[in-house]
Amino acid sequence: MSTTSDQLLSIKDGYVYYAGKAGAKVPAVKGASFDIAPGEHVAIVGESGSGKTTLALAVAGLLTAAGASCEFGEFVFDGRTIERGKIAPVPYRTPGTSMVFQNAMTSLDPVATIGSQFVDVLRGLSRISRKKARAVAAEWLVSVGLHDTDRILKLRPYELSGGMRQRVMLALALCSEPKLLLADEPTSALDASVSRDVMDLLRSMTERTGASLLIVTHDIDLVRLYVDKVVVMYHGEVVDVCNAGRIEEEAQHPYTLALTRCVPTLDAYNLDRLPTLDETMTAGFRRGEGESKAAMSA
Ligand SMILES: Nc1ncnc2c1ncn2[C@@H]1O[C@H](COP(=O)(O)OP(=O)(O)OP(=O)(O)O)[C@@H](O)[C@H]1O
Repeated sequence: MSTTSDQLLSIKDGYVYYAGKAGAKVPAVKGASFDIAPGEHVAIVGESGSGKTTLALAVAGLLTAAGASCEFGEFVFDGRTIERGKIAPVPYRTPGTSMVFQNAMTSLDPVATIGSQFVDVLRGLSRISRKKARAVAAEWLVSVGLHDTDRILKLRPYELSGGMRQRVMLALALCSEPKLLLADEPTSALDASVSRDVMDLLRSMTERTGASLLIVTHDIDLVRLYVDKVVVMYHGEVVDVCNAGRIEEEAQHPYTLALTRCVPTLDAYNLDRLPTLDETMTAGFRRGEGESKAAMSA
């Protein structure tokens, strides 16, 4: 059995609140618990508004919303207990983590060249010359598949394609050599083939650097291909933690089962219309498959 000390990240009973009216604390994440082992690839999936991004931001220490706060029964990262309480105006990034976001265009500095963005990050990490920082940046660009590095370092984000921007953002996130890379919907703004390229790259780069990966996504199909473990969120709660290759077998919550059944398959070619979430959840219960699992969620 694994223990907290085997894990890179171990969180237990995590709550994240946003500020509501008249000082009320509105919970967006309620009692979340999960672990990430060193080198493990984990996805947080769930419907829109279920708290995926909020949980990832709390893990990374990047929750900046005014009045947001969080409490964790336990938050251990890389052997250290991380104190998380009221979020300070300037967020305190969890040391050893980096995050890439959905939209590289709004995450990168729009007016600074790619080169100067790398120089800022690399010189913030260690005392190196600008020239050396640009050389290191060029190496990172090559490692994410961008080769015309002299030219790219002189460009601004709007001069790159969407796929190139995602690669630059990934290189910027990895150049601090994080132990945990978080990625919030990194492919949702990209077309299908570029999405696969970016996911291949995320997987190969984290395998190469030994970093663990925590990816937030809606795409359950993508999850099966690229991650080891799936954390399923529903209405702010972590309702299942499953091995990615055995979601149907290990799922305890009807939402998780419903989610897997909503993926269209070739067998479904003769259906008048594709199954929807509510329909698949009800069908599962009608057939008796979900009864014991339904009791759990009641
Ligand atoms: N800055 C904020 N202030 C107040 N409430 C917020 C804020 N950000 C998110 N929320 C609320 O917290 C809940 C969880 O939102 P969150 O963005 O974490 O969900 P999500 O699962 O990542 O959704 P999506 O897949 O649509 O990005 C939602 O009810 C959302 O409206």
